Amino acid sequence: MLELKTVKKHFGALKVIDGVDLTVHRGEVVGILGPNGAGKSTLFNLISGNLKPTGGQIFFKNNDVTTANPWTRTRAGIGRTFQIPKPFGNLSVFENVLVGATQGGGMTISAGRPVANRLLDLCRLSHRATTPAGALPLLDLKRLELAKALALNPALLLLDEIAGGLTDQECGALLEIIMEIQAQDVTIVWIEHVVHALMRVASRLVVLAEGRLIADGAPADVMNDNLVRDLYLGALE
Ligand SMILES: Nc1ncnc2c1ncn2[C@@H]1O[C@H](COP(=O)(O)OP(=O)(O)OP(=O)(O)O)[C@@H](O)[C@H]1O
Repeated sequence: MLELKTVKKHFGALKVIDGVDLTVHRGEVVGILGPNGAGKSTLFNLISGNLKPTGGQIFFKNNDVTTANPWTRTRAGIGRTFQIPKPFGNLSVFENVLVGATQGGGMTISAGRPVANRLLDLCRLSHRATTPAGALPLLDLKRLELAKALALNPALLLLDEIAGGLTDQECGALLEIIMEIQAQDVTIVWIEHVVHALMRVASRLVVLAEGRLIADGAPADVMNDNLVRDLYLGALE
C-alpha cells in the first residue's frame, strides 16, 4: 500500500526526517509513536504531499508519488486527519462532509449527499448534521475530522493524534469508529501519544526518534524494547 525509501526532510541544517524506510501493507493498522518533535507530523506531511522530501522516494500502491501534489494523492486514495481540526466553522457538519465528498472525492453533489449521510452515521454524528461545525465539542470535532477524511474514500487513512485531548471514555467512543473503519478494508497509519488506544487496534508499532525509525514490529515487542522504554521514560540524554 505504502513504501517509503530512505525518505529525508531537512529544514536548513535541521534533519527532521533522516532516512526513513517504512512499508505498510494493505489491511494493517500501523501505530507511530515518538517523543514531541520526533518528526511524526512531518512524516505525514511527506506522505500526503503537503511537504516535498529532501531525498528518498514514496510509493503508493506501487506508483511513485514522491513529487505528486496533495490533491493528486488524495484522489489516488490517501486520506488524512490533522492534529488540529479546522473545519469550515460556519458550515454545518453535513456540509463539511459534503465538501470533502465533492471537492476532495470528486463526487457530484447528488452523489455526495447519501455518502455524507452514511459517514455521519458511521461517525456517530447524525444528530449533529445541522450544527455549525464551529460549535462542536472536541469529541465531535474529532469525529468530523474522521468523516471528512473518509469522504475522500481513502484506501490509506493517516490519523494524526486523533485521540489527543479526549477523556478515556471519549477515546473509547472514537476507537469504536476506528475499528469499524478498519473492518471496511481501510489501511490505517496512526500517530498517537495515547498509547493504550493504539495498543487496542495496532497490528504493528513503529517508533520515530530524531527523524529515524528506532523500532518496528509487533506492538508488545516494541513496547518491551529497551531503547523504546528508555525513550519514553526520558532516560536518553
Ligand atoms: N516548516 C518547518 N520549518 C522548520 N522546522 C520545522 C518545520 N516543520 C517542522 N519543523 C520542526 O521539525 C521538528 C519535528 O516536528 P513535527 O511536528 O514533525 O514533530 P512531531 O513528532 O509531530 O511532534 P509532536 O508529537 O509534538 O506533534 C520540530 O523540531 C519542528 O519544529
